Amino acid sequence: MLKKQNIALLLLAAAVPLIALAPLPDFWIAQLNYIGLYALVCLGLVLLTGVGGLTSFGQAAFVGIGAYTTAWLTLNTGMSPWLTLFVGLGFTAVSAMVVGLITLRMSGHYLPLATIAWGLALYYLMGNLDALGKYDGLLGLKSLSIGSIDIGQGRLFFVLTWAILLAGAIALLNLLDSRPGRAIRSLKGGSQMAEAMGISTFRYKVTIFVIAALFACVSGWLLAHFQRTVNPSAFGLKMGIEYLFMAVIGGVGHVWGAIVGAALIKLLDDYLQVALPALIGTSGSYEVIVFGITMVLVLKYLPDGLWSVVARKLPKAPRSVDWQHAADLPARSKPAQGDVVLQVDKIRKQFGGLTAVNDISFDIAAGQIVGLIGPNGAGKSTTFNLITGVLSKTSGQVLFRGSDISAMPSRDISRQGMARTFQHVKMIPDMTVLENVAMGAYTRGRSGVVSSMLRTNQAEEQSLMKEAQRQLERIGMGAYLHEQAGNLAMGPQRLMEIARALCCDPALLLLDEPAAGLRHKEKQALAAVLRQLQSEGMSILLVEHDMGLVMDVCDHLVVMEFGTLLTQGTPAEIQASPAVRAAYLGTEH
Ligand SMILES: Nc1ncnc2c1ncn2[C@@H]1O[C@H](COP(=O)(O)OP(=O)(O)OP(=O)(O)O)[C@@H](O)[C@H]1O
Repeated sequence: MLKKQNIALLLLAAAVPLIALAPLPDFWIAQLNYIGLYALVCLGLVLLTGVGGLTSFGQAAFVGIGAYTTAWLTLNTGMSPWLTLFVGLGFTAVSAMVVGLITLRMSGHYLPLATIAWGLALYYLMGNLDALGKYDGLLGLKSLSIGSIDIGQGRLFFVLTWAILLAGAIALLNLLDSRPGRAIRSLKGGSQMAEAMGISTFRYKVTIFVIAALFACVSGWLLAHFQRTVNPSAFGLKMGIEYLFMAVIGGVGHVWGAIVGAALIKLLDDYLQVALPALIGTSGSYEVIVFGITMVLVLKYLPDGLWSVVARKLPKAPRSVDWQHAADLPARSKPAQGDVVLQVDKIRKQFGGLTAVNDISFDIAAGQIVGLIGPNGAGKSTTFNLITGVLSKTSGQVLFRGSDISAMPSRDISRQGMARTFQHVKMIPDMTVLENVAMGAYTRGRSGVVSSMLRTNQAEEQSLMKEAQRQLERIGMGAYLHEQAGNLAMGPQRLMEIARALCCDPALLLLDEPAAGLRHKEKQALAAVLRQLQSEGMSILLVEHDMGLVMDVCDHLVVMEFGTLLTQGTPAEIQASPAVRAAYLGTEH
């Protein structure tokens, strides 16, 4: 059965030739052509800025690369524009990759500043090169043609542009609903969690920067043959800001917001350019002032843009469960019961003068639940972060299943089969529980960006969903599959994190205060889940303050105080230890 979204897409696709055949004045066809060209750039910004959280003012420069490449090559070499498109895409991909590799490691305001610098640099380069006609640009380009059919600047051009635009929108929607898409959706607020799931967030940042640049390049290629002339003014910083403006007003987090924003700004721009000077009585770029005020108002009252209002009203059908017969994901070999899984050897962490973790050593065997306990500030979470690679060690060694993982980043450790949850739940609130949990299985999938855009990833996608559902049912969360994760109460959120960690098919599970904020009944359910996992051979390291739970489920306890190892032993030995009692009660040992 067709999903509602697919029906909407089909209707939109059918509307394009109908509009082309309708007796619309040429002026409106030209307007639609500009809207299509701008919306193509905004589509890239939806992915980059709206979804990925990376602000770029430099998109117009990539439009310029697409436009100038085809202009120069068709005018000077007589190359077919259909070939120059690919040359332009090549130039764009390489330049975006270089700019991305340099700038995307920068956080905060450095990236927007770097894209401004990039936009300015390319603008002046285009304006100063003799070969590119300096500020006058290049004139006399031919319009696009297929054989003897001239695509021109009218209705055929409209069909071509909007077909490309719709194909781009569909590819983006497909991408966002896929294994790499979920990784991309985690960039904005969940980088630490994504890395712990084995995702290279930097690689995805560069990837979306390149994809957004490629969308801009295609727009530039079309624009050059539409206007039949190129000059730097269309690719400067002002235009870069305007593209961002369109995307933000339309709804930078929504694919359809790109079209809404481009249409609104283009139509309003044309209208205000005529209406405002007439109203005020003198000529001037008054529309820029109106846009500035509008932008401030939109950011204040409608930060998710206009499309978000429409999106809220659209019914959201739950994902149809079509994966019952999907193949199981490959499972890793598990250690035999009793084998040593984790060896922590004298790990130390110093924060300046403070030794938060001081030469801590302990082992975990397969099928064992080990509790790491101690008063507040004892260094438990830091130990946890040292083992999982979130923090680098000052000294010491960690062996996981016999291999040294001491210097590995968290994503590589996760790939080895060590999965974790977080003290403060980390999730993507606007994704469903199922999608959040499927992120845990990221390293067990292969599909990349292109196969996801083309939807040739469906067999693997179904396997990932099947695994996510299996793990949710394993811990009693089968009723929450399609719930939005951000709407869950604390208890189910923590269980969801455990299901996500289990999706990685771990040999060792590390749980950081899983009972924090849970009610009594939920704690009992959690204890049952932990015992069940243990009976299935799972090894677990548990950092927890709830002594009832710890004494109930753990086989072995490691007690820390002021960063050092106070003692370790069975729960009965620890309960009987005067030193431990003193540490918790704050009396002398
Ligand atoms: N990034 C950091 N920079 C400086 N000091 C830190 C940092 N992280 C932790 N610490 C300090 O290290 C010590 C151990 O902190 P840690 O969070 O590991 O303790 P904990 O046992 O997990 O405490 P709690 O039970 O309250 O979570 C504390 O004194 C803390 O202030």
